[in-house]
Amino acid sequence: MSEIKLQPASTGIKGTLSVPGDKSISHRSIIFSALAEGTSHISNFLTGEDCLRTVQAFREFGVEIKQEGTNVTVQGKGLDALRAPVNPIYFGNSGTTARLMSGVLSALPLFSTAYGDPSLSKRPMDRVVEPLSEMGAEITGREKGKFLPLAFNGQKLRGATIEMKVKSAQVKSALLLAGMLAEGETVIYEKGITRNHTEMLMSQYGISLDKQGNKLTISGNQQPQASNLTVPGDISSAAFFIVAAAITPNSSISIENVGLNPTRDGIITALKKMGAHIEVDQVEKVGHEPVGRVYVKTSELKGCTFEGELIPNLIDEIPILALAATQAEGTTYIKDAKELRVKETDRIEAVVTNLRKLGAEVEPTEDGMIISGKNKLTGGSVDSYGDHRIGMMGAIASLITEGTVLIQDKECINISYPNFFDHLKKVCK
Ligand SMILES: O=C(O)C1=C[C@@H](OP(=O)(O)O)[C@@H](O)[C@H](O)C1
Ligand SMILES: C=C(OP(=O)(O)O)C(=O)O
Repeated sequence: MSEIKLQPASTGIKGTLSVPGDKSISHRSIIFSALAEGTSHISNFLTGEDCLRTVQAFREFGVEIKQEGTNVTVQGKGLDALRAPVNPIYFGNSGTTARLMSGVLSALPLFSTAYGDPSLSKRPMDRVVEPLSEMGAEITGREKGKFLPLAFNGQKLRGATIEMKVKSAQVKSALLLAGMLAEGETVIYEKGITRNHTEMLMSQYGISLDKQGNKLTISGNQQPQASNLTVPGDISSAAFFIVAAAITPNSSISIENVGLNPTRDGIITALKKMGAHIEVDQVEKVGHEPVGRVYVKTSELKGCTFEGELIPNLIDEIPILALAATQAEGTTYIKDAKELRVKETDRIEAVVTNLRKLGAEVEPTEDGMIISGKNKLTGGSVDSYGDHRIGMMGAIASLITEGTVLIQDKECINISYPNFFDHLKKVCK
């Protein structure tokens, strides 16, 4: 594990960036391409460690996947060509791989086992194991399938009607994938709106699906067909530089090719509500996803309350939003975000501990936090706790601190943003 010492920005941050491909869409592009019949080409694929876990998982099932930088070619041979892996599959740190693959692995007539790193091994898997069991899935695992490692006695599942208990795109996607492979019809009632990339990609890969309000209906025995895809830039990665420009004096940056799916753009809504100068233009559709340019400059921010339906729309951006709130005039309340407690770390505790170390005034609550602004941050040591988004929050904080910031375990940032430090250097010139 290595650390990095970052100096405060001597001038504002400036320039143009193109952030790496979207993590959620990259995972899904591999899943659909690997299950498909025919050759799929994916460009602007995220080469972060998490997405490479999904690639590796399908290689273990005998799928030929060629990766050259951000271009990936998947030789899909259809569902019947997949063979049982000999070794346990390693999901690493990736919740998305673990949850989505659980839907696939329980529904294919193959036996497989999977495990994760220490962080993923603590994250709840019963949220997928229980509803999949209602479809006939045979999954066993530690503490009755609550945690990894899991074993999948894969078989033909039967369609079922499932009422989701958590607002989670990962759970919804696991059920949609299982439903696509099952016998009969599956009906899923979502608890709230969550990212819809699985639904978008199902349409792209020739899978039919009906959505009426919060009710999703999918018929079984569907075989995806190969497709070519360009992955939009990840708004969750862009968020770090959007906030950086908003809170650092004398700054302005443009971020090109940012995915702007309305189920993902809550960070822009939230920052605009705080008074940030953000402009979005050049919006076009790339496949089924809207993509555009985001321009942002130094802004006077004011404290706000964020809660309810907005939360799933910016769930991964809450650490960086909390940093923005330390620079806002007045108090910011983040509510309804209990899910943060079961991410790569307990992100409520991790954000509060680290921002306090840097001199901010933050109080944890059961389902969020209360941030008092506006505070000059001092500098100090930030422990990423192996969580990429916590590490990046600390690195962006260093732009506005009085002293240096030491980030411990900086490698974890490779999970979602492998060239993060190059981009930071580029905009700091
Ligand atoms: O479906 C996805 O790709 C994701 C959904 C979210 O998790 P939940 O479904 O647990 O909310 C998010 O936090 C994660 O980074 C990616
Ligand atoms: C929570 C995250 O990812 P995952 O659930 O896939 O580990 C994230 O990227 O912030």
